[in-house]
Amino acid sequence: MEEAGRAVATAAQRLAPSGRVVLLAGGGANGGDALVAARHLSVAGRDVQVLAAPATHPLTRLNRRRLKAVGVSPQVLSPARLRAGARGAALLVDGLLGTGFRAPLRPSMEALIAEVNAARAQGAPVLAIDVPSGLEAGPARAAGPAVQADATVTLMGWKPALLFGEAATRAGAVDLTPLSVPRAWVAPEAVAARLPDALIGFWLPERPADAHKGTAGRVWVLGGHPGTAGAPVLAGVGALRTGAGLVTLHSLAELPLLHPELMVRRHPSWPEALPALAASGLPDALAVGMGLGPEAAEVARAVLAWKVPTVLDADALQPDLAGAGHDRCVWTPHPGEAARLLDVPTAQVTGDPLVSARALQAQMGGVVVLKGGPSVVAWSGGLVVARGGHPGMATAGMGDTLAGVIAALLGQGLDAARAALCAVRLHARAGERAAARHHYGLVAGDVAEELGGAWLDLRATGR
Ligand SMILES: NC(=O)C1=CN([C@@H]2O[C@H](COP(=O)(O)OP(=O)(O)OC[C@H]3O[C@@H](n4cnc5c(N)ncnc54)[C@H](O)[C@@H]3O)[C@@H](O)[C@H]2O)[C@@H](O)CC1
Repeated sequence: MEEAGRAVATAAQRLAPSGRVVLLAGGGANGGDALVAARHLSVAGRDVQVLAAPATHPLTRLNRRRLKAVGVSPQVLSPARLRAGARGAALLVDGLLGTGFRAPLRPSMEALIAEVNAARAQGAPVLAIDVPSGLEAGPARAAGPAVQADATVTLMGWKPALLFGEAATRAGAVDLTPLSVPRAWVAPEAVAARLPDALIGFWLPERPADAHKGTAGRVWVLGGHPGTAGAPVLAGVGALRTGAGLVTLHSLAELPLLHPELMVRRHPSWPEALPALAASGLPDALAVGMGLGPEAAEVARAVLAWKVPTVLDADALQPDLAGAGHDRCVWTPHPGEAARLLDVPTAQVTGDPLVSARALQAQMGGVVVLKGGPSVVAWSGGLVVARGGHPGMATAGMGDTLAGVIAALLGQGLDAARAALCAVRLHARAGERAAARHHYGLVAGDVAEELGGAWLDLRATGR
């Protein structure tokens, strides 16, 4: 609690370097954090006003006494006091409810939350402790009355409510404060991790000056079917723009030859093509499934047996491949495909993407990228929620490009989890760059164009 409160005080100093800070403390440990923050702010010479509910948590009671010892006496928390106190405040700190809140909200608390939001509408910024009051920390449900924060200092780990759905918009800019506490004290909701861009930038491979096309990764894309012949091309371009040295598209369909840098081989049938391809010398990485059509499951099963680093997308995401994944493969379902794989409604996948990604990983093996805004990457050792991206990326072909990006990174030697993590971030960053020019009109090709720039952006933070 001491560490948490100190982190909140530091954030408050940053958000409001001068003026009166009004801290709202509920009866539980979330309120205790607010009382600790008030003590640190007061000792630092700040004008603080504390409105507190009767403390129910022993550490909160202790910190009430410690606050009094530095000369600050909490006032009784009520909607009227809050309204009066918020007038002219430089900052409101919301320590009413944290991870201990369970819906539905009691009416007395609802009135306080309404006052916080009214004060914010009058111009007082709000800093939430751990989670904005009124949000349950776990999987985001339809959000009821909750504090709208400008910033949130979340403690110990990322809570699902701060990452997904409408609830996530209540938190404002979120900063994580990891605490030096025993693992058993970490709230069960603090389940997800996010990676700093610096780490992604550090993992992106550098190549020697004498690199040539044979050393920069040979990638095959197996996909395309009459009517969906563009999909493997988009994957191929994604791979090229992520630095793959040689990209060959294998298809039964005639593919549009939009990029002369892509090599194309048309095959009469997969049963003929696959043994011949295996005998011809396997590539460094494969992308399978983009627009591949009804034979995708058989093709995917055959290529998984090659044990080459492989990304499986779109039509290759079939339930009967459960357990066929190996530790060098990456599955990339969107929520609809994930729902089909798990045999659950799509709403269940979008309702709890973390649990769904874990379940898919256990079912399919290898690494799973559950695509969405944001995407989740799951592997046997971890679960990471990706950063960034842009709503304009909600357009056909975006997933094909991502599959190509993953394949290119696999082909350049990254292990499956790192390839997935780096690819998702690169793709999202490229989308942000493309959105600056195209906004909602951006298409997959625009994102591919920005992949090189996105790589440089991430590298600049990582080295
Ligand atoms: N290791 C830990 O567990 C740590 C926890 N910390 C803080 O502790 C918080 C969790 O503390 P608690 O478990 O005490 O819970 P909270 O303080 O989040 O909530 C408990 C309080 O909320 C009230 N409440 C619950 N449901 C309500 C409802 N439906 N309507 C109105 N009021 C309701 C309860 O009466 C109680 O006063 C975290 O969010 C974080 O801020 C930090 O101090 C750091 C360490």
